[in-house]
Amino acid sequence: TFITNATAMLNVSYEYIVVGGGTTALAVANRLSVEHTVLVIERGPDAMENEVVNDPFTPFGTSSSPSPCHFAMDAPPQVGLNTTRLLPLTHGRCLGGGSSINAMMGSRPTFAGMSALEALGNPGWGWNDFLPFMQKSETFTPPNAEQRADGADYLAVVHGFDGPVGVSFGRPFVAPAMQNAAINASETVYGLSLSPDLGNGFSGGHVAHYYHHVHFNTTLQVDRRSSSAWSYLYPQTQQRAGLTVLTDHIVDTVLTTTESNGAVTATGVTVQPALGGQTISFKATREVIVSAGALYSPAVLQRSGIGNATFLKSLGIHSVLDLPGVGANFQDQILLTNASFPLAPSANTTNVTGGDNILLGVVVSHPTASNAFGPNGTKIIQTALLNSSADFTLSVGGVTSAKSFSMQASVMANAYHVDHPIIELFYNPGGKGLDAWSQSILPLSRGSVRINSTDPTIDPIANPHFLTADVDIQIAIRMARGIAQAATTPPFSDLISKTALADSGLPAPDAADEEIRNWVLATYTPGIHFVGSNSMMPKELGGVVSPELLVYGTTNLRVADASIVPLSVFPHTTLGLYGVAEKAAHMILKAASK
Ligand SMILES: Cc1cc2nc3c(=O)[nH]c(=O)nc-3n(C[C@H](O)[C@H](O)[C@H](O)COP(=O)(O)OP(=O)(O)OC[C@H]3O[C@@H](n4cnc5c(N)ncnc54)[C@H](O)[C@@H]3O)c2cc1C
Repeated sequence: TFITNATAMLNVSYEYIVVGGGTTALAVANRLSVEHTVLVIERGPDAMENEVVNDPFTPFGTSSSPSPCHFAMDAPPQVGLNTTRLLPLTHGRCLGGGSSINAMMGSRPTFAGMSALEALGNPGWGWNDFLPFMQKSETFTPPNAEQRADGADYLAVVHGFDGPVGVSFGRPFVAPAMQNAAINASETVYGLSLSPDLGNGFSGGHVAHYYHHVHFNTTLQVDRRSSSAWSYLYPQTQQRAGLTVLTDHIVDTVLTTTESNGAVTATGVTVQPALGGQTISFKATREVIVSAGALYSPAVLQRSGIGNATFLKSLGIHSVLDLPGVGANFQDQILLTNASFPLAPSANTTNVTGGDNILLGVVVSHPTASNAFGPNGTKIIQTALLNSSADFTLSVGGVTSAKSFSMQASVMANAYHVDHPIIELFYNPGGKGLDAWSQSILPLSRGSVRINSTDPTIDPIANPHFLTADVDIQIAIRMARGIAQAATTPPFSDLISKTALADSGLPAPDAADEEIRNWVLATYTPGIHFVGSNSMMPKELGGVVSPELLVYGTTNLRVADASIVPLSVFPHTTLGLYGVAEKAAHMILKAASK
């Protein structure tokens, strides 16, 4: 593999060009370059030697050594309490992309989630079709004796054992007293019981020990981040003569030609140095794969004339393909992380805190609608979804039609009918206290990503329109109440100071909805699991790519990254995205062999 930040020694032509060198991109490029020449073009640097990137315990770097991969853009003002809020949309920018800065929490979609995605018009994307690709990407390390003694378990049949990505329980396996307390709290708050494996695709409420995308480095005797770069690019076993990686360069546009029958063919890309300089172009003889992530892939397509033709015209961009769905259906979950609980003095032991080096999220609970809202919970949420109005979302370009909104609400309602989890509650030990964080899973609020300049170095306007669907607020109130319940439920409550909940500002578990709603609006933050902005769904619903990930109307332009995921069915995105990458590569190689 040849990695460089200079264009001088590169060829002018490659069989495949991959736009972006992030999580999904490097996995796709790795598989294609076994048989073909591939050029990956990444905007950020190669941070291979950077210790804050490789050390899983410093995801954003430290105050003295910030991560060279860590970037954020501000979303336009979002809904807040009596005011609007500016919320950062954090993302990775270096080889490995988001996987080089993320929290490495390794969750997977469920059977019900993948069924919902398939029901949206995506044959071949159900759980049984998708699982082999997730397995292909991973080397799962079963829990060791110590981890087993503390309750970790796994189901071998759903895992992979010789793929590039390391997935394992953190070492040391943190804080048994805290983990047991968290499991008990989840049982009491949501009525959940312990599952042997959080990745087995089960639909239905459960609590489980978290695993992470980390691997144990036997030379250093420490855990290391299993980023996409460390999984698919750097290891000796992954070296590819056919793979060239150009860093510190930004793709401006995809070059295309239009046949007499209207079909569009991608022929290459235009590229410029990330810090400015002359634009050059590279040719692609087979395909171009856009993998710049949910924040930037729509921008690449829009600059290339692929998107809403009227909008592109307003920026002076010649329309190549009128595809109004490009940039629409953009969505993110929300996180409630503001409730931090100081330890009770008696609990200040490593059995509770786990010591200094702790990965986020050691125990996770996934209640369903009926776990969260009682015996009628499924009906309550289904009714809220099916009665949601598309008007606001339509008016801000979050969907291209009311039908798309109602179809998505309908497949989500059906997923809850078959017990898709509705909330994630996870627990983090730390040196000074315990946190219980909660994340939404399947939001209905939708926004958009749109460029407002043809300059590729200017960020697009990415607006998730958080919490603009009432059902999302209803679920968020339940999320906050669940944190408060955990904090007041023994034995979890015995581990934190008596005034911890009151001091945190989070209202008591029996507070009125209105009071909790106010806390949510004042404190929520992005889930940082952006998806949907080039959705895989039928074109008439505002879809951008087909189930083969081909951009509608093109013969050889694909998108493979988080932007193709039309519903947030990956509670945390990364392991699902490796499945997307493996499936994409499989489909591309199959097309090439015809
Ligand atoms: C702080 C943080 C914590 C997270 N925690 C978790 C977690 O614990 N578990 C989990 O599963 N997920 C987590 N995620 C989410 C997950 O990391 C992302 O969803 C995932 O990495 C996205 O992958 P992607 O391939 O879609 O895009 P990315 O990995 O973002 O890759 C896109 C790449 O394209 C490059 N690029 C963009 N535009 C251009 C251009 N024009 N030309 C060239 N290159 C370009 C970017 O620099 C980037 O490297 C987290 C994310 C963040 C930011």
